[in-house]
Amino acid sequence: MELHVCKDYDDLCEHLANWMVDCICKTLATKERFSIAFTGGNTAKRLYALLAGDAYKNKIDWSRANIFIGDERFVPYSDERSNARMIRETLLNHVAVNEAHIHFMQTENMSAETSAAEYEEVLQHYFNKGTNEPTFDVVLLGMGDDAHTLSLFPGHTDAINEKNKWCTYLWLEQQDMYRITITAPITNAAKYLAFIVSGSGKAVALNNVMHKPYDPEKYPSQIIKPVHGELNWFVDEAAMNG
Ligand SMILES: O=C(O)[C@H](O)[C@@H](O)[C@H](O)[C@H](O)COP(=O)(O)O
Repeated sequence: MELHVCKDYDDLCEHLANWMVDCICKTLATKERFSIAFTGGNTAKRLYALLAGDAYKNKIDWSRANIFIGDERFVPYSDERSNARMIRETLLNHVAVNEAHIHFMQTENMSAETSAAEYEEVLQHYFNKGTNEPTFDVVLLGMGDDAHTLSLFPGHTDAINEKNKWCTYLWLEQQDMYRITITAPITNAAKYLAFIVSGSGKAVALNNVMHKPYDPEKYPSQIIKPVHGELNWFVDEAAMNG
């Protein structure tokens, strides 16, 4: 595990953008395409805008990307809470990604259960389940102030402890919505993983995840422990020191 403590949010986004460029370039040195699972939420927005900007947009060959998403709020695309909408509007609409290689979770005209089952099939089309082969080349992860990541929330033990399915769904009472999420097995089989955590509001959760005894039902982000890959934490001083 590598911890990158950055001065502030802007510095954090720049360090993470440079790390992404490096990981993707290393991947494309030996593979035709790279696969990346994006996080939702707010913290990643400025990172995505940076990647879409003049300084970075030509540093990554997005035409060679297979795009995935770590989790989704089960709301229509038109809903401002949609992670897919946020990722497209801040990044994908501004880079040369091939639409046929964007794989987001469906959130309309089907149940959450069907959406999770269909995304499981999408993932199994791209990655060889049951083998020891790595899955995503890059995974970006946010962390909530309750130590959740993806849509693995404290107390949602079935989703947190899922050992077989690569994608599942859950009812999130506090947000009155279903969530679709990839699970620990596929995430922990990835190659380059990075959390992005910013702000003093995350300081207690970050400290708990890093220093409390392993208890992923209480601190779900602790379940992210790559089997082969490397785990990076990109945090700013406010999140580190409160
Ligand atoms: O759909 C989501 O909300 C996310 O995927 C979630 O896991 C997010 O990364 C954390 O909740 C952090 O969110 P913020 O970056 O908004 O604090």
